[in-house]
Amino acid sequence: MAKSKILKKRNIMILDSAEDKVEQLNKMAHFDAFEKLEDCVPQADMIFVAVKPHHSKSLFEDMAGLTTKGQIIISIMAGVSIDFIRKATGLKKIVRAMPNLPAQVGKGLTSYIASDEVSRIESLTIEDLLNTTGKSILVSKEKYIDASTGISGSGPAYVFYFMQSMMEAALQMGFSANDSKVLVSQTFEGAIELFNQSDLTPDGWMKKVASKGGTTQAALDSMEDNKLNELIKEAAFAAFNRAVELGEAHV
Ligand SMILES: NC(=O)C1=CN([C@@H]2O[C@H](COP(=O)(O)OP(=O)(O)OC[C@H]3O[C@@H](n4cnc5c(N)ncnc54)[C@H](O)[C@@H]3O)[C@@H](O)[C@H]2O)C=CC1
Ligand SMILES: O=C(O)[C@@H]1CCC=N1
Repeated sequence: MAKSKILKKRNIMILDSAEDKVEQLNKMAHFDAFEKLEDCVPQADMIFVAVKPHHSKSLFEDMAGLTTKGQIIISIMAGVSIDFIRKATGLKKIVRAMPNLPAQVGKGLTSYIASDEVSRIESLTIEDLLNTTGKSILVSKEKYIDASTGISGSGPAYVFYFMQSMMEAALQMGFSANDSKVLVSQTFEGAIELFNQSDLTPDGWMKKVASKGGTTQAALDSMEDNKLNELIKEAAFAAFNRAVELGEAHV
């Protein structure tokens, strides 16, 4: 977001309570970093909150008295509800967003929802900001933020899990670590490119790769026999349920 053209250096202030983080952040060209809330919160139009969910209560307590009515809170914390943030801050303009790690390279996906008090124009500005990190989707109900946490928020880790397993298999087949990495990363990149450039479903593409009685079918049969499809869905729901549980701890 900081690297995007729509924000100038003076438009962004970053705060972290850890001294070493502030030192690290101050070495970057795109913004100034701060340690004290009173040095930046009062001047902000929008306040992005990106601490761990269990640090939110004390952060909001420390922010009391520094905020003003028109400010917008944009939380990316998993599970923490708009209602909790509203009660903890006394502010009414709240946005809940769930980004994912590829935002770091402009390939993120952020789902978001805004409280009724956020105006249409403010919402569009926020969407523009979120889109600097990739794509965004506006969801119709807050529960979809928790649901998208289980798909896109945590999802990159599932992809890395799959990559790790395939790289381990390649190593066991005798490839070097470097060749294993190339074999797997190029396979993922190629498959995604194919998928994105057509209307074919993943199932349709699987059928294109698998020749009858061939190697791919042997692999797919093994996945089906082990109910991998069920296991992956169960994992996504575990993340979704954990987001709901985190929310219940913040009421
Ligand atoms: N890591 C990910 O892929 C994603 C994380 N999130 C959410 O982002 C939030 C942060 O997660 P991570 O970046 O993984 O954690 P992190 O631990 O790397 O970053 C949190 C930062 O908050 C700082 N901090 C803690 N208390 C503070 C306070 N009172 N005032 C100022 N700074 C404070 C810490 O020093 C740390 O630098 C979480 O709420 C998580 O649910 C959301 C989507 C994706
Ligand atoms: O693991 C977590 O709780 C955070 C939220 C989504 C990705 N990381």
